Amino acid sequence: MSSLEEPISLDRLPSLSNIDHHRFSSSACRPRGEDLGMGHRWIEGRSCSTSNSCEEDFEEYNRENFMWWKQRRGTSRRGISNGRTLSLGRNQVPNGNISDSLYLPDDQYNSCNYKYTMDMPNKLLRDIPKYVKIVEVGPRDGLQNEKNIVPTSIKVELIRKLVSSGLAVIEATSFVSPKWVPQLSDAKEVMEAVKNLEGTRLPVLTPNLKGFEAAIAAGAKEIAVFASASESFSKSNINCSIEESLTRYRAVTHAAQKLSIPVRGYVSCVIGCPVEGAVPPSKVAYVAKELYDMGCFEISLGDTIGVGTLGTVLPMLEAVMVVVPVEKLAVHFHDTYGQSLPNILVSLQMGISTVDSSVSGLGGCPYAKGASGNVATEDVVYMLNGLGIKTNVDLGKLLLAGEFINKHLGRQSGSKTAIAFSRKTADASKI
Ligand SMILES: CC(C)(COP(=O)([O-])OP(=O)([O-])OC[C@H]1O[C@@H](n2cnc3c(N)ncnc32)[C@H](O)[C@@H]1OP(=O)([O-])[O-])[C@@H](O)C(=O)NCCC(=O)NCCSC(=O)C[C@@](C)(O)CC(=O)[O-]
Repeated sequence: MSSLEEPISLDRLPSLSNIDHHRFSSSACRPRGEDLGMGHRWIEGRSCSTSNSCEEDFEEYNRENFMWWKQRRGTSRRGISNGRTLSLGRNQVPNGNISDSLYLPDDQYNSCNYKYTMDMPNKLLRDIPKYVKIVEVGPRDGLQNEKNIVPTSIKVELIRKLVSSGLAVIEATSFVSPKWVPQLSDAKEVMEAVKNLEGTRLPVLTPNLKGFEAAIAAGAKEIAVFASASESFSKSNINCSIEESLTRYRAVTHAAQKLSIPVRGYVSCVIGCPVEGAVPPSKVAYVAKELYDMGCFEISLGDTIGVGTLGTVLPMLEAVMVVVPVEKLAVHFHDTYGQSLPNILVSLQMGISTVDSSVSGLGGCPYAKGASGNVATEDVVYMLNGLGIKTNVDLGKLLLAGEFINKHLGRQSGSKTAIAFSRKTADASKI
């Protein structure tokens, strides 16, 4: 195992309590200090040359907010650097406490070459939701592709740890054919062990009536069906066409409604398919609407092989939002090209408030060659905290759950090697 792949133990992480998680919340917007590597003084600031226009820019600066910052600076700086005035040049890295670099002398503030526009975060983030529901898919999507069978007791312990982190929804397992997904052949045992855990909903995947009946018998109180926007992927994943799968799912949702069991609907390959390449937004909208019309309470849009970018995700979301109400939509990104967080951010900006993710970025679909792990739940929670969005998830406990499963897996799923492999095989040139 290379050092890159070595799991970082929690005691080596920076203290999360020192991190200001409210910097974008409307009541606490403020400049954040110098971005050392890039030569920008304030990350949110707009850089400009030394031309006169900067003086004018500075005049426009919202003085009221600035005073707040100055006040804070005055007290904190003395605490950190004993009143010493730091004077850093552009691109100069301080040799003392990194926190010192946040506190610049007054003359540097006053001759500022940057305009800090206080209302910029408000403009960009005005419409994002105040609360985001995270659907944790680690025990199901995260583990289903693991080659070595994870013992049932480890799966159950992982779910317990995730529950204790405060996650509201945790997809526990799949009642699929054990021949197709051997890793989850212990679905019954897992469900029976966790069904009475309180405080979290524990949906399971069911591909047909057989799976539905087995899930209910094991104690499941919520299920999910999974269709695809790509014909080829539907065939390779569930061995039937899109239309056949929709017929099957109508039977499943009908049976579920009789028992008042909520059904979630997935659409896979919403951006690209490993066989067909680009998938048109209209096809995604069609399948999403069919699932919604048959009674799915929520439609999760899956970028199964992780090839979406802002340029492809936006038109797809726009097309789906015409036929399914935005409050019924969720997004499910895999992270093959590291685009998951921007894709989630733009989804939030579009009004979506349910995000799927997998602890420690585990995951991948066995029938989606090249799919890398899901976006890591830790990264999502961290980003949402930074945006001042509530999740009710305890990041520390979540990291412990991630450390627990990574230790067991020997960090296979989250490794750089796995990501590099995914990039090679997910044929993004077709998208
Ligand atoms: C759909 C089937 C079952 C069709 O599989 P099939 O082989 O066409 O089905 P079949 O009806 O001919 O049955 C074949 C055998 O499977 C059994 N069987 C049949 N159904 C079940 C069941 N529910 N539970 C247990 N056993 C089952 C059935 O009893 C029979 O057993 P045999 O007589 O040969 O001993 C199969 O293709 C399958 O299980 N596929 C699941 C694949 C899967 O789980 N993929 C990963 C999840 S999707 C995903 O990850 C994407 C998502 C959701 O995360 C979103 C995203 O990322 O985009």
